[in-house]
Amino acid sequence: MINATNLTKQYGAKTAVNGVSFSVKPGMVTGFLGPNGAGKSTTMRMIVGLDRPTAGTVTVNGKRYQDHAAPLHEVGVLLDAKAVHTGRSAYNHLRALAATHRIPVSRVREVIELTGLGAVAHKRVGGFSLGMGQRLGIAAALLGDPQTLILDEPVNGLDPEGVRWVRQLVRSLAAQGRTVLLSSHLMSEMAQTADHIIVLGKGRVLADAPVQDFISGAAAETVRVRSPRAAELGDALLRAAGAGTSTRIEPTGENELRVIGFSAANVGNAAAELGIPLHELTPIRASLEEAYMDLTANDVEYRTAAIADPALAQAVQETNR
Ligand SMILES: Nc1ncnc2c1ncn2[C@@H]1O[C@H](COP(=O)(O)OP(=O)(O)OP(=O)(O)O)[C@@H](O)[C@H]1O
Repeated sequence: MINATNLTKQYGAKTAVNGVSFSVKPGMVTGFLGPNGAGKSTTMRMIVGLDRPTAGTVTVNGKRYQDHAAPLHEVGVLLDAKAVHTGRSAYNHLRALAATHRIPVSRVREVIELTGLGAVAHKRVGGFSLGMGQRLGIAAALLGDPQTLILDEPVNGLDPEGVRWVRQLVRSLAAQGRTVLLSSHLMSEMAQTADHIIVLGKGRVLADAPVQDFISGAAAETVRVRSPRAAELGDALLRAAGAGTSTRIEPTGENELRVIGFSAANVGNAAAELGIPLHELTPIRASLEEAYMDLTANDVEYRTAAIADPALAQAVQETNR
């Protein structure tokens, strides 16, 4: 269990984390989301005592990280996978870490196997790919068999097999009753992995809710409708909604509409009353990504400007392809 109360971090004039309070509960995966610069890494660093809060407190299992006698057994951390002595082998790196807590070499071998590093365990870490470095960071986090895990972007640089492996690993750690705090910018991955999410924006908590509640609460009901009399149905729905509502009707193709702010049942009933035939009526489930983008639209610190020059826009598009 992680408990943050009024946690604040100021770097000079910059307030990176601004009075955040939350708890991360055992037995589930809690996703930690937010645009670049939102304060996620700073919060994680404060949780594990690498940064001192300007104000407020944060505890892990009831104590501040630095007050735990054997922190590796309490909290496993992956913060910066590159922060490893590159001249050492993975095996020696983990052995050195294990020695600080009298963790037996058998456990070192165990985590090497668990993270799929067996074949490269005696190679220099300096030659590791980003993905192998991530696996080593995860191995280090698991070394002390901790009750709480904090993983900052653990799938960064992993191939699809690795991404799936991390997903299964964190799900199984949570199923064992552990507390897992996980940050990632990959929304589709987060949607599959997290039970609960905490969203930060400009140093504040924007949302703290079960994933499903967050998605359904943030996004309006949306329905795709196809009908040979689509325009007529759209007009009727707008009239029924009345002025001043957030209902929107967007034509998306010939005889096709996206209706935002009506349930499929209500659209179907309205069509039946008017005798308008429907060829399709599909509720569209909002994604975590859409809900997240809606929520954080005003809290993005680094925004990509729309490109006004068409030639430049095309060049950028081609580069991105
Ligand atoms: N050591 C530091 N000195 C000054 N400013 C800092 C320092 N560390 C972080 N910041 C600033 O604090 C804010 C929060 O940064 P932080 O790295 O915690 O965000 P983040 O949510 O982890 O972002 P990202 O998704 O890019 O990793 C940013 O504006 C950042 O520039």
